[in-house]
Amino acid sequence: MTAPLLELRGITCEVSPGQPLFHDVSFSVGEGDIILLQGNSGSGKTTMLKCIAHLVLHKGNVLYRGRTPQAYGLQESTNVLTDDDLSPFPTIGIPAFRTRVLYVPQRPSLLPGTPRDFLYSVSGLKSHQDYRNEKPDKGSPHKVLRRAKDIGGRWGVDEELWERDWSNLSGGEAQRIALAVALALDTAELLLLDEPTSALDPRSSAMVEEFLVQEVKAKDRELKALIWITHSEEQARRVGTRFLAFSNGKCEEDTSLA
Ligand SMILES: Nc1ncnc2c1ncn2[C@@H]1O[C@H](COP(=O)(O)OP(=O)(O)OP(=O)(O)O)[C@@H](O)[C@H]1O
Repeated sequence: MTAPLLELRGITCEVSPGQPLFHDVSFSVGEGDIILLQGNSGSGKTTMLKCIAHLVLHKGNVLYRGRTPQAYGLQESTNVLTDDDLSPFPTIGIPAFRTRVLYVPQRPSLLPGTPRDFLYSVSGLKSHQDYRNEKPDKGSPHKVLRRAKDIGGRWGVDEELWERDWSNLSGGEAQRIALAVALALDTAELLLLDEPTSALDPRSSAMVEEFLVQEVKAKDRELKALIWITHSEEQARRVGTRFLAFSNGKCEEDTSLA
């Protein structure tokens, strides 16, 4: 039997000692899943995405295609690191895992520089480059930028905005650009989306929703699944294939919406 795309086993996260925000959360993500994460403000949804991306300390295990993020990219037969693996941007371990399971924050405007700078630095990382060398059609940072501008353009993002500091973009512009970068990189099999349309008007939101759903369905893309936080019941019904509800420190599958 093949391993699921992602598996969470007994994830517990404490924001202060002895006070778990959520406790013993386990679920699997399969190819084609669009999992909607819902729950009251402060219930722990963002923290859960950060636990998955290994941006927050937690107990329990996250397995990506049957392997821990730390072991991602290592040969099955060896646990020995080479000098190259110890470079600042290794092609194994957590940095490489994060190119495959990619967290897209709700407020990218906190980033320094311009979206173009950001795209060039991210797509220039060794973890991204090496992945692309295996798949030469993925192209150079320049090609990734072209793809990102194309995606952004479909959502009404003017090309001029790629040269403007993040801090001078509106929330909705920054949100669409961050998402366009994540999709244009085309390295992630799973995107962790933190309220990706919260700053968008209904029309832009609908365009982004439709695009994301089609990307998951497309056979020629890396993207296989989404975990998506939303406060909109309507959006959840429109895009979701599965639903998880956060409440009282638990995270449980909600089949009433399916
Ligand atoms: N680093 C931290 N230190 C202390 N408390 C934290 C930390 N990070 C998050 N919290 C707290 O943990 C709780 C959950 O936060 P989280 O952002 O995960 O909630 P959420 O469900 O995504 O909320 P929202 O729907 O409002 O975005 C909140 O009470 C928050 O203040």
